[in-house]
Amino acid sequence: MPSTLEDFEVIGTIGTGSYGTCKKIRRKKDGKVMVWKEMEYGSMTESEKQMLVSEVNLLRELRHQHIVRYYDRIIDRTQAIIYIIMEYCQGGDLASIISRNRKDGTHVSEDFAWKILIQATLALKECHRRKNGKAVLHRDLKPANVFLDADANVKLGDFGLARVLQHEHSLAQTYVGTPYYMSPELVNNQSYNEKSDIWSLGCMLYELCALTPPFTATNEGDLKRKIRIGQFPRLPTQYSLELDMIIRRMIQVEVSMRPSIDSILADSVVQRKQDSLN
Ligand SMILES: CN(C)CCCNS(=O)(=O)c1cccc(Nc2nc(OCC3CCCCC3)c3[nH]cnc3n2)c1
Repeated sequence: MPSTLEDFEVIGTIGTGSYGTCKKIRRKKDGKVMVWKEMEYGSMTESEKQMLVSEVNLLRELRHQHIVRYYDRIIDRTQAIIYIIMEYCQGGDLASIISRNRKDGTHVSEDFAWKILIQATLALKECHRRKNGKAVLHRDLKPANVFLDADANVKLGDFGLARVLQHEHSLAQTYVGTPYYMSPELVNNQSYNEKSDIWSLGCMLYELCALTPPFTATNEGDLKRKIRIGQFPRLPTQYSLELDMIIRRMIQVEVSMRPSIDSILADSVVQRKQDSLN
């Protein structure tokens, strides 16, 4: 029985993203708290709508403990709005954690950093696992797309929606932020690949610990130059050499030098940290 808007009550607005508004909702029949993301599709061409449908169908395939769960979608044809109903992540996003630490002058613990590294890598592994020959590359890995549940476990979110936003009418094109995590291959207009997600994962983990991205600049030209050179400061000294090393390996200009997901998970320190997490 597909859901209808009447099955839910809106209990709050979480925020507005490049593609629409995210609201906190409660399912009436059992009181379960969820979110829905409202996307207007009225200005989309037929091919863009088809892309949206296929992205949503990909979302419903992704079932993993560290990926935000997709539950359902409601299409309101009168308003030309699609509501994508997903798991509510009570812990918020990593972007909020980073900005709070930056404001307070505090840092996340070493163990928290390892936990995020391990769980985000496991989530990426699931995305890259070939689904009927179609890899689901994330393409938009950044702190604002990594959420935490009530137990501070990682929930990777907003898959594919980044790709849907490439349609020319979308506001996302005009409001996109500074591409701090752009990989060297993207800077050089080469193809995006699984190791590009590893680069972004490294940048995100670096920023989680250092409270600044590895590469910063006041204009895109300088940023691209720094990314191509690929040099950045060591993590703050409170973090171990092992953590600095594994993040540094992910942020290597040479694609082939970056670790694969499996080699990250096979790392002896990761194994030891994973055991202490379980
Ligand atoms: C834009 N920022 C100021 C964020 C303000 C809001 N803080 S926050 O740190 O994201 C935050 C605070 C408390 C709960 C949640 N839970 C949550 N948020 C989602 O998306 C947030 C949304 C993403 C697009 C941009 C707008 C915000 C989810 N998507 C699927 N499950 C979700 N659970 C998030």
